[in-house]
Amino acid sequence: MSSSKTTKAIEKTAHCSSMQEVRARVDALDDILVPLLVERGGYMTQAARIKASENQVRDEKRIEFIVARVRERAAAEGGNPDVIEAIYRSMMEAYIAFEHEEFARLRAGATQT
Ligand SMILES: C=C(O[C@@H]1C=C(C(=O)O)C=C[C@H]1O)C(=O)O
Repeated sequence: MSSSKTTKAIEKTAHCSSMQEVRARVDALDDILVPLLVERGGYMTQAARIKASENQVRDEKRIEFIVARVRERAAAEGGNPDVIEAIYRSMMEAYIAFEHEEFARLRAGATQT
């Protein structure tokens, strides 16, 4: 059998012998995830600057597009699409709240980013 695809994310999960190891592995992944989430958040500031009106901050069509897309990505990596959808819906709500704050801040005379 020929192997065409690269390793799925689920196959990278290490077999652990203790909770100490589980937590060390989770902490190491959080050290990768948090900077990426901060970088993603920076695009909310960019969006807040570019959007012409505050009623454009929440975009339901875009939210549903992202949910469908990440569900497919999750399945392809051997993950649970329902878990990834829940994480993304919650994450996007937090980012939308942040984008509303940024929309106001950028129009209150603060330095533009
Ligand atoms: C960044 C945007 O603003 C909001 C934030 C989103 C996100 O966190 O990806 C998605 C949809 C928008 O409601 C956007 O419209 O793309």
